[in-house]
Amino acid sequence: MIAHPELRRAALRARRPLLAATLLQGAVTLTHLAQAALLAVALADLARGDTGRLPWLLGAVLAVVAVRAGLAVRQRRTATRAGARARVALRDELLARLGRLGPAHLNSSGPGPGGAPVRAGAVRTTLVDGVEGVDAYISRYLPQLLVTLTVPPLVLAVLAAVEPVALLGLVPALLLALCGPRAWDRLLARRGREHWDTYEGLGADYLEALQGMPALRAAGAVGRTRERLEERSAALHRATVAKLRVSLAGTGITDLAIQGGTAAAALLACQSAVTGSTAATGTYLALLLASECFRPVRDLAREWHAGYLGASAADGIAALRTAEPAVRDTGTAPAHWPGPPELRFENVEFAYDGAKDPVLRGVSFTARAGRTTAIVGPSGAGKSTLLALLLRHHDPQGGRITLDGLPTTGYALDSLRRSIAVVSQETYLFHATIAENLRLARPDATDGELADAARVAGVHDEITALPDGYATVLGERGATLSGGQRQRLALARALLADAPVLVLDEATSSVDERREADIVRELLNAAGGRTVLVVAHRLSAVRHADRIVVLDRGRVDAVGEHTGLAEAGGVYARLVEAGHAHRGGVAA
Ligand SMILES: Nc1ncnc2c1ncn2[C@@H]1O[C@H](COP(=O)(O)OP(=O)(O)OP(=O)(O)O)[C@@H](O)[C@H]1O
Repeated sequence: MIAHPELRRAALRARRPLLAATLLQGAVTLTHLAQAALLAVALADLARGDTGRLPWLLGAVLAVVAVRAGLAVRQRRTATRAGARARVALRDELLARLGRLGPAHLNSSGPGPGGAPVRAGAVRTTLVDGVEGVDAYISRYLPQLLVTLTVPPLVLAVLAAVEPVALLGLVPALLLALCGPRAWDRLLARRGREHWDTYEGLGADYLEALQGMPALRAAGAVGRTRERLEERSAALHRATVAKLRVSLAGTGITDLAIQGGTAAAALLACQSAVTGSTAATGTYLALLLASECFRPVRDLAREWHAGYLGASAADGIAALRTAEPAVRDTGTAPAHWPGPPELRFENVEFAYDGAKDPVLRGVSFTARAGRTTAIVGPSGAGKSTLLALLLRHHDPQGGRITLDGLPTTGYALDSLRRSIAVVSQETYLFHATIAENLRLARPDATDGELADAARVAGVHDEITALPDGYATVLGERGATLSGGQRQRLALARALLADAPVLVLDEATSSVDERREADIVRELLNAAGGRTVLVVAHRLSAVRHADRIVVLDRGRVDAVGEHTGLAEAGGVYARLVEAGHAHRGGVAA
């Protein structure tokens, strides 16, 4: 009997249907008692050779059976509704929390000191399987638990009136059946957690292996990964067996107590019948009720296995539900400006959690309103980190970032993020039509607006050349498109969002270089009226920017225009050189 606070909390969300399901479950149990009483009277009549009431009694038994069947159907429906309500509410809450946590949550440290990094596959397992387990706990285990705590005392009270001697066998057995397994609760909870952790880990491993299959193939590591996954599966099997062993020990005690208690009560009832101290009806009633007294306990043991997964997942669910976002959403200003905002980084200092050295050191520059500012620098210079700070996936430890003069922390987080459209190297397209993927940014966009955005992003002609055009259903993650087409679709989506700030983080890196220059030119024309930040490795993508910020090892090395920076030598000139060398001397 594990009643985790997280499970109680989830159950309270469905308290009405849960109460109804419990009452119905109680009614089903009462029909068993009524049936036992009717049969006891019928058997006593038969023993006396009196068959006058027999047809009525048997008819009543059949009626009770029919009523029970009806009640059981309603009970299952109501319990399913209770479970579904709790499940939907919990999933909504967890998804909303994940939305607030943002991408920074994945790979952040898990709960507890030195917690392992949070993995996408583990979060998926918690959200899907863990919440399903909570549903089973609430819809099946909890109503049965409440019935088990109330019905057996009722039966004992009835027996105390008709056959008190039977209590001598029943009470100790009932106490043992209910309390004996409690000695294992702690161990059971620990084994459940171990099992859940292994299960989550395996889910995360499989997801990673599936997503990384091309890389595993290219590295010839598919066989090794399969062996590692088999080893993980074996570990899960061992954890399942360890969990079952403890669970079965508890069930064994319960079974033993049930068998022993029923037999003892039957013997005691028979003995008092032989000595003539009880009437036949009382004896039959004691015999039949002794078994009914344990029915809820037996049913509870069965439902426990359904609810155990939810009990095991409760810690993981609680950790996800209470995880704190890396930034606080205390700002209230809406991110709406009369024109495109000016963006300033002022002396920004930032180090990732647990890292020894800061990634950004005193970064200051201004991205002018309505203009294009490029950020370039060697790999690891901190370019993506700058963008993550702008979107408030993290907050800087020193300095500030302002939009139109107000620090980003002063804006309501949702509004801030909606005002910045981002296209990154890692585009994400969904298994849906091209039009649906584009309309994610603006659900009410007309077909004409979709086509305009796609034209600017240089992908319209390719879309219309497809047999189904904009109604073409894309593979998962846009797998049926080339890398360049995916990026250009993502660009079109960002343009549709019509946000006053546009951020392109290596957004055209998969597009061939000549096309990239055309797209960037078109894009900058179309983005007129927006403040644009472009991060790119290939300098051809940024040379037309109004201003270029050169970042090197977390510091601003220089700010200027392409020609001036290239002539001044330094980091930018070296990047230009590297670009030449890469393309065999073709001019940037
Ligand atoms: N989530 C993270 N946790 C810890 N360190 C990180 C994290 N992300 C990036 N870093 C570190 O911060 C530094 C800057 O990384 P960043 O991705 O900002 O560089 P970048 O200039 O965008 O590089 P690239 O051009 O290769 O994309 C690197 O040393 C990187 O290892």
